[in-house]
Amino acid sequence: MTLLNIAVAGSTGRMGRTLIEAITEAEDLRLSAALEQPGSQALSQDAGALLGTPCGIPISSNHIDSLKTSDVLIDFTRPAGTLAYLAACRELNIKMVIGTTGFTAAEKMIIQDAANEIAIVFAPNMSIGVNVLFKLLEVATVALQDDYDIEIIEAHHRHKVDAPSGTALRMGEVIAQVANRQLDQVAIYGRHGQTGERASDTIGFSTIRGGDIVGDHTALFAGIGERIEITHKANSRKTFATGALRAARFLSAHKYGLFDMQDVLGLR
Ligand SMILES: NC(=O)C1=CN([C@@H]2O[C@H](COP(=O)(O)OP(=O)(O)OC[C@H]3O[C@@H](n4cnc5c(N)ncnc54)[C@H](OP(=O)(O)O)[C@@H]3O)[C@@H](O)[C@H]2O)C=CC1
Ligand SMILES: O=C(O)C1=N[C@H](C(=O)O)C[C@H](O)C1
Repeated sequence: MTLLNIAVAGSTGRMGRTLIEAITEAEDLRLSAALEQPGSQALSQDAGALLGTPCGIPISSNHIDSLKTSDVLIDFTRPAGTLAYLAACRELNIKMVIGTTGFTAAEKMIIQDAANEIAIVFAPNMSIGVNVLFKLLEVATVALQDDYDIEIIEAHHRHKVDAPSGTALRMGEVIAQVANRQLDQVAIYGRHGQTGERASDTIGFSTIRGGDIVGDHTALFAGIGERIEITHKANSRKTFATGALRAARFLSAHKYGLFDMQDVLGLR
């Protein structure tokens, strides 16, 4: 069997560690590189050591050399890190799975531009469940958009640095597109003080941060006399890692282009 060589960026992070565990358990994948930032205390340590199972791959900050032996780089870091790795992957013609969230519109354009040369899966949530939820939102929005107030509520762990979550924003985009609204014109990010009555076509976002919540997302369609809530709750980061590995395998069939998990899962 030909193994797919996978490099992991942010290899000591919450997602990085989960990915390394999942890669070492997969028969068709090989961990080819584990990357961290210059200055990280983990440099030169075995990438599997944090998980209690050394794997013979030292953590490195030398992107270019480490990536040369890789087919795909999986990146769950921060936008600045992703863009630096993207430049290296473009130079070396290496495919990317990008799970990082919190990009500006201009930064997303840089990713889109790179996809003219390399194949990229870029998705704010790699779980199957959330990607099915996106489809359910399309159905609900078609039926309910005129008479129901739409709110998006998300909850994550205390360490999360961006808000609303990338997933919540994508939920807003899906709803806005179906309802023929411009998200940047109708989004309300939290409320405080004398807000006045709710304007009917707004989409509200509420953010909760606390403890070790892996990731909860709800779309609330509130009408007169009833309400519908469509909720996804992630119990483990394994669901994101499994999706990211599926995305890496999907890229084997593509030389360039920008894809998301709807493409990977055949939901488009
Ligand atoms: N698409 C999806 O399904 C999911 C997306 N995410 C997203 O993935 C990202 C990472 O999440 P999580 O693993 O919880 O975060 P962590 O903070 O646990 O890990 C981030 C990792 O990236 C490294 N890093 C930070 N900044 C840079 C940089 N500028 N250059 C290179 N490496 C850097 C960190 O290194 P150091 O420790 O040295 O700072 C760390 O190893 C977030 O944007 C999150 O929203 C998370 C889960 C699922
Ligand atoms: O930071 C996280 O943890 C997560 N981030 C993603 C997001 O911003 O949507 C996905 C997931 O909910 C976990």
